[in-house]
Amino acid sequence: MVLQMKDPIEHSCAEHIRIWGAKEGHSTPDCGNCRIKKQPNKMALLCAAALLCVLCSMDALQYSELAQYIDSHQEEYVEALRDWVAIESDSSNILKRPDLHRMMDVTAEKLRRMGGDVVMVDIGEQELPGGQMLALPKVVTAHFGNDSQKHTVCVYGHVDVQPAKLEDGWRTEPYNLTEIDGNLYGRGASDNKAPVLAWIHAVEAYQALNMELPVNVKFVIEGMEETGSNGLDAMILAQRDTFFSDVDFIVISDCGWLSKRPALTYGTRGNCYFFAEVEGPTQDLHSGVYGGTVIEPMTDLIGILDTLITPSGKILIPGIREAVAPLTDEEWKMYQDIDFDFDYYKSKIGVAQLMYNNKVDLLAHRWRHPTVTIHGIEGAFSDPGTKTVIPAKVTGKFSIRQVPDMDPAMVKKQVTDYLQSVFAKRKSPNKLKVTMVIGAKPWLADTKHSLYDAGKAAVKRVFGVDPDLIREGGTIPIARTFQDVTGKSIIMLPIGGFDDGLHSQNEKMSRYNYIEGTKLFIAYLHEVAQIKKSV
Ligand SMILES: C[C@H](N)C(=O)N[C@@H](Cc1c[nH]cn1)C(=O)O
Ligand SMILES: [Zn+2]
Ligand SMILES: [Zn+2]
Repeated sequence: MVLQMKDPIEHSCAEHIRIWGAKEGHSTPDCGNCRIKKQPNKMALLCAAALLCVLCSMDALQYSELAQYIDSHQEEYVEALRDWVAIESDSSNILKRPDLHRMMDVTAEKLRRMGGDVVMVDIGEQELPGGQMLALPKVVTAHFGNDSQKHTVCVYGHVDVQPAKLEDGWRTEPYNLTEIDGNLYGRGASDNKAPVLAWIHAVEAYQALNMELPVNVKFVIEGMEETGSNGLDAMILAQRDTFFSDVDFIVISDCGWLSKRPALTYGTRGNCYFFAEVEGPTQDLHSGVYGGTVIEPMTDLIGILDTLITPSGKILIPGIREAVAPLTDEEWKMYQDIDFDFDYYKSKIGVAQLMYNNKVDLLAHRWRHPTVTIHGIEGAFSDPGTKTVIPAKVTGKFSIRQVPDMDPAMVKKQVTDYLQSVFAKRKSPNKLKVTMVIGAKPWLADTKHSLYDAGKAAVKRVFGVDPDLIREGGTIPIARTFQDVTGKSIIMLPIGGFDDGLHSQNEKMSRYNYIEGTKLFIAYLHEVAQIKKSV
């Protein structure tokens, strides 16, 4: 119908937009964006897109200028990511703590140079297992815009990373960003440095084009996410009535899509991380000289770790499985409707078989069932070669990803009681100490909230498709605190690819996702600005 209208008047300000004059007697079509019948003579046709009313077309015009700006500055964005990846901001390695402090300084400086109201919040110290105290990296908060008529969106992200060494099997130096076939390889590229930069660049683009931000934007950037966000809960609580008092919504982009289709994430699993330390002789012993006469800590440890989960994935700790709500029909239907290629999934991670061979079970066990993972054993001999030693003290490290209805305090008790009872049955003279070092809660959002409508519209604008609504198997420790303490709604808006290799060798962010992701954030801010502001 639109294309039959006569006499297009060329609009001079943008090659993409033509204003169409609706002639008397012609029916007035609906705006393709807001769907409201707008005034005659005030309709515009966006090239290759929908018919739009003038307000929406101005918005489209502004978006298209911003998107062009992003495209033409992409080399700078890649360089910015290169600089950030070069900083070994590994929060789990205390020797890297100076790098982590530098990473926070660099982040703060970037936001300061953009004119943000930046504060580096001191969140105190952490106690190390030996009792020593170590300064936590400061949390960077920043504020752009202060218009009470607008919504205030708070973007949370982290700039610390997981450990990485070339000898772990990386094809490129992990801290030297390397582009191969459109992918930017480097530790922290996807988790979470590029997404944080993309948010910053989104704000920077408005500034460079002298455009007003459609919402006020606040940032909370931390440096301890990968070790459980130590100190951040207390900071949020302390600033609930100050920094967070005018925040309307929280946006987090610290996860990935499920497939090549963009996604909105509405849930994360929690994580309870345990150390199980078994201590025996006062020092390591020769296995030939002493083997067969001492009860070995490593044998005890492996024995008790083996009682946590069966080979088919059934968790054996009493009370854990019982706490989980069964899958609802609605969830079953949602999972069933998601496009998911089993074979591709297997081939990408290099396995011949998975724990489940139907889509719904697989997604359910990735997102909304708990699982146990054994990560490693500190004190065990793990170097190349054949050292013949009986390790005197070993610490098994494992974690339990939890889901709604499970609670870290309860999980801690269930795990400790169970392991102590299993250990007692061994009648070993060695000592077992179980500690929970991270207790992060799961998070779940209401996908009917207008934040998700805004997300769908933004994805449609940038990628031309509807997003998948997904959950994340990983944990964003602070998500639940944000929700509980501020009472505000959260959306997770991922831009990472499904195959980015977070936490593993050869982590990458594709240039496409990085750049289009920056546009997505711009489109999202526009969409959030349309949400009716409650008074
Ligand atoms: C999903 C997010 N990018 C992430 O990787 N989070 C970590 C956080 C964590 C949990 N326990 C310790 N750190 C993760 O899920 O492993
Ligand atoms: Zn992350
Ligand atoms: Zn991570």
